[in-house]
Amino acid sequence: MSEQWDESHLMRDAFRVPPWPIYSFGVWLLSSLQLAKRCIEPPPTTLFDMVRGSWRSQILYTVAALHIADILGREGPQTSQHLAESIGVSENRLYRTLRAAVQIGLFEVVMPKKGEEHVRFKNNKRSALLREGHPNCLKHMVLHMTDHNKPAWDELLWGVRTGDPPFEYTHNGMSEFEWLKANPSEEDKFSKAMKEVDSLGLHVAVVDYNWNRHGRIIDVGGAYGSFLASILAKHAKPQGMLFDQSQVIRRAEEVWREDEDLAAIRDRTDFVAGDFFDAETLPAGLDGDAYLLRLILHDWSDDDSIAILSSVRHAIGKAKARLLIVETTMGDEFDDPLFQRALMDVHMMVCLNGHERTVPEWKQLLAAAGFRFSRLIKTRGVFSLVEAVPAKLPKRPESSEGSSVDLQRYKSHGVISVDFDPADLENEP
Ligand SMILES: C[S@@+](CC[C@H](N)C(=O)[O-])C[C@H]1O[C@@H](n2cnc3c(N)ncnc32)[C@H](O)[C@@H]1O
Repeated sequence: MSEQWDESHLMRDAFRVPPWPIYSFGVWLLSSLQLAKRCIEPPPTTLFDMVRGSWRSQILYTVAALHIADILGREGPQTSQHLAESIGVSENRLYRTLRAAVQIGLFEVVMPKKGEEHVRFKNNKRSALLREGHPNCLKHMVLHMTDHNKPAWDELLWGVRTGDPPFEYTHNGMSEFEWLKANPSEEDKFSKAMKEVDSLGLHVAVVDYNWNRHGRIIDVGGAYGSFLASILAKHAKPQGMLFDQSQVIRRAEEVWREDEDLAAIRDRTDFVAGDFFDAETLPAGLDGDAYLLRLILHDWSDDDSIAILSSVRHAIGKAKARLLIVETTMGDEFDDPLFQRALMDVHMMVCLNGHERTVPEWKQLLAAAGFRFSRLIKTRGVFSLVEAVPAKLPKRPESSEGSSVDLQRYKSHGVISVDFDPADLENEP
């Protein structure tokens, strides 16, 4: 069985960027179907289904942690007896978990032929995404979200009551980034999960923005640089600079050395270790640079975000550079049945002290850190780009309602005194 088994049809890159009209129609259609389901379904059923959300994610987690999809991908359809024996778990419980997994849409069953006693399980296009090596693999994301994020989610109620981040409550007072630094294997899983986010449509930002207008892309907090790599592979002009904490950059360099697919762009990329709260460690700006912050600021409070932005502002100095923030910028609307961006916002307050922001909130943060909001660029996906240009650095950032801007904090990061004439910087590159 194992030699003939071929799952290559499930291992293709499933993500295609549709033309805008098809994308818009698809969003409308899927949103309408979600709303129609809500109208038709009896409310008690809907509520019970919501409660069962964590059951589903635990089934997903369990089959991912047991590498079931990898085994089925290698060996072809297998009975739960065979699987349980080969990984050393309870057969009865594995069978029942797999049966539920099939009912929620993971795996398929092959019914027993004459003379066979048991059903066999095989991968389908969703379970195949749990296979290592799938171009849209989400295995590390599933493990990361459940292994160490779930205990924090279990304390959402505590977080709402106290106003503090549940993650710190469930992880010995450590912030998520402190905890990751202290647990290198978890940090590795996290960085891989960040690459896997691309499968959710993040890399659409690679084609929905003209990166060729820039001479250099500085990916601030770029993890293993998967997004930067996609930009460089697609756009011939820019050089790349990957910036992250030293332990992450060390591993990123290894990943880039070992990955043959990255060979063609390796000599256009520099790796820089530093701390984005410390402006002196960020690469100094050149005309035509783009400083990229992808999924960074939603991790941080307003105070910290202003400190990070101010570091970048300081690093840019007098250069005619742009700032690009890639995040799920929220609208004022409550209706978002397809993307449900507010869920990600709650995730940010559970695991960190961050939040997803609206355009007016971006404008406020940017102004406090010496940038001018230029435009919001929508992409064919849940994420959009906020483009900003350097502007006059204010003497004192304004505090907004709900955000206590702590001037001391970013003074202590050494980013408040900038010795240039901001009037020089209004010209866009
Ligand atoms: C949510 S991840 C985003 C990764 C990447 N930008 C992406 O979109 O896939 C946050 C990143 O910020 C980095 N980071 C956290 N604190 C940092 C610091 N003080 N200086 C530099 N990078 C930091 C983490 O190592 C991590 O790679």
